[in-house]
Amino acid sequence: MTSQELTEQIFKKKSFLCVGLDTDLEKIPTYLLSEKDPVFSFNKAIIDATHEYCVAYKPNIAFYEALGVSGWKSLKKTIEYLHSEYPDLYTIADAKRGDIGNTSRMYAKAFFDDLGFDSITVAPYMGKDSVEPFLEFTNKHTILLALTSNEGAFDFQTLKTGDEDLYKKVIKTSRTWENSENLMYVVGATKAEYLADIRKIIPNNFLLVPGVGAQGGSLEEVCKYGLNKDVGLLVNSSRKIIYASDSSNFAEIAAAKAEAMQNQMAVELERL
Ligand SMILES: O=C(O)c1cc(=O)[nH]c(=O)n1[C@@H]1O[C@H](COP(=O)(O)O)[C@@H](O)[C@H]1O
Repeated sequence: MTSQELTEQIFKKKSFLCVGLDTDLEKIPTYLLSEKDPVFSFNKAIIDATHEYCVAYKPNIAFYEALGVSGWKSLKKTIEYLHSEYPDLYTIADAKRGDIGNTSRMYAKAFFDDLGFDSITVAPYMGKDSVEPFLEFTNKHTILLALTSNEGAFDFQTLKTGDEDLYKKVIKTSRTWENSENLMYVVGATKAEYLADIRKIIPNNFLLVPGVGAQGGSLEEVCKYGLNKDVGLLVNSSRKIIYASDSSNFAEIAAAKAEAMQNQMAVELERL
């Protein structure tokens, strides 16, 4: 999906919500555990209930890899289900990959070609040749970690390199890479005020903003500093939506949480 198509979906649905599929067997309703594929059953129920309130889904790959072969199968079934039932929804493989170019190319093939995700999160630490293999793919996005939501972001990302913060250097340098028009960036909702400075460097790029809900970030603050004229934001929430209830009506409750966020987003969009 192109950025333009994603923007159209955002205006059509009045939502820039991304629902995170961080599916954990220890947190899903216990009655699902007797199903053949509990992870897929949970994801399917969440997707069917929430799809009208969001524009994107972001399975976090760690939750699937932790289950070995069966987890990978659940992931594949989930992405195939999204492609067949809801082809207008944008998909993000939250895999945080990046390696020497020869290896990154294989990661890119796995997530773009084999699984068919629209985008993947990538760590910038290994630099240009570790990211460019992802950028080569047409109509696919590489979402580079810029300023993450966790406390450890201050260990390295905000260190000065010369006279500017490392995360700013990452953003500026990445814009010089081949096919950099395929870049989006991760900025944590817990650091919303930094978005003002970030928007000065990248006024037009899409930003994936996780960290509202369970991590305490505020949607209002993210919108205040991060929205651009084309919206330019995908705000992710995982646990606060998908684990809002562990009873048999968990999907309905998840839908209500997603709808509440979508309503807030619609108000923000009116202001544009
Ligand atoms: O790349 C990410 O999505 C990500 C980056 C970041 O800085 N912080 C962050 O929380 N995430 C991911 O976003 C999701 C947040 O989940 P909740 O805190 O449950 O909403 C998890 O899958 C995290 O791995």
